[in-house]
Amino acid sequence: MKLCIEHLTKNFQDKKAVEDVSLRITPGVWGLLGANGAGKTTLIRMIAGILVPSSGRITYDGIDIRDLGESYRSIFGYLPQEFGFYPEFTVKDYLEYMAALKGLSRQKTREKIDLLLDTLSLSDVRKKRIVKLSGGMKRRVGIAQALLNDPEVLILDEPTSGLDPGERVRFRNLLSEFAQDRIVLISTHIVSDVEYIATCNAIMKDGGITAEGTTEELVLEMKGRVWNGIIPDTDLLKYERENRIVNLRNEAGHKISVRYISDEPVLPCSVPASPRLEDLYLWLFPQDTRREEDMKHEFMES
Ligand SMILES: Nc1ncnc2c1ncn2[C@@H]1O[C@H](COP(=O)(O)OP(=O)(O)OP(=O)(O)O)[C@@H](O)[C@H]1O
Repeated sequence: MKLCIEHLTKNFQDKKAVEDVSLRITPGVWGLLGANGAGKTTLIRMIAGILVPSSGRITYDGIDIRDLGESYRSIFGYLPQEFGFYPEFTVKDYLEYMAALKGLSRQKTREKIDLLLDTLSLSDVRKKRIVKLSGGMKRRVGIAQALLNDPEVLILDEPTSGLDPGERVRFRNLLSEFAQDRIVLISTHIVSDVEYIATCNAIMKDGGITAEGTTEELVLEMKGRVWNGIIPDTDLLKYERENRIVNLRNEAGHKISVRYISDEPVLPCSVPASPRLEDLYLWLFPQDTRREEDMKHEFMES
C-alpha cells in the first residue's frame, strides 16, 4: 500500500499553487502542515482526483490514479474543507446517499451507518436535518461519510475545525486506531492535531515541501533554539515586539512565563525548553505566531 506523488505541480494562470512536490506515503497517519495558502488543499484535491495536475503524477501501488479510475475511488475516503449536502437531508439520508454513491450494499450500508453513528456520537441526531446541526456535529457527519467504505486511503482537509477539545481528542484516537494498516493524510494548520499521532509529517510552504520526517526528526531542527524566560507583565508588549514569543502563561507576582525561539537566551531567567513540533511550525510560519493584538487581548483578560 503506497501512494507516490512524483514531481507534482499545479498552476492556476500565473500562480504556482503547488510546485514540484514529491512524497512517498506509506501506511500510518501523515500530517500535512502549512499556513493558509501554502498549497495543501490544491495538493489534496489532486490526490483525490478532483484537480488535474499541470505536471507530475500520482500513483497508487505503482499505477497512475487516472488509470485506476473507479477502483481508486472505491478505496478512497475524502473529507473536504466544506462538504455539500441537500438542505432536506437528515444525517441518515445523507449517509445512505453517500453509501449508494460509493456502491455499498444495503446490508453493508445499514451496518456501517449504525457503527459510525455510534463511534462518532451521532446516533441521537440520525433523524435530524444536517442544516440544523452544530458545526462540530456537521464535521462529524463529514468524517462519517469519509469512513463509509472503509477506505485504504483517507484524506482529511482541516478535519478538526469546529470540533470542541473533547471531540478533537476522540477524533485523534479514532484516526490512530483506523490508520493501523491504512494511509491517513491530515491536512491542517493546527499542529496539535497531528503532533502525537503522525507517523510522518510533511510541512508545506509556498507550494513546496520544506521539511519531511517524524515529529522527533523534525524537532531536532529546533534543538537549542527554544527557551523559557520570565518577564514582568508590564514588559510583555516590548518583549513581544523584539522576540519570537510562541506561548505565555501568567504567573504570580505580576510575572509572565514566556516560551520563545531564539538562537541565544535573551530574556531574563532563561532556561532551555524541549522543542515541540509547534515551535518548528511557528519558526517556519512567523505570521502564525501569536499576533500582538491577540496577546494584548489575552493579557488584559487574564
Ligand atoms: N482555483 C484557483 N485559482 C487561482 N488560485 C488558486 C486557486 N486555488 C488556490 N489558489 C491559490 O493557490 C494557493 C494555494 O491555495 P490552497 O488553497 O491550496 O492553500 P492551502 O494551504 O490549502 O490554504 P488554506 O489552509 O487557506 O485552505 C493560494 O495562493 C491560493 O490563492
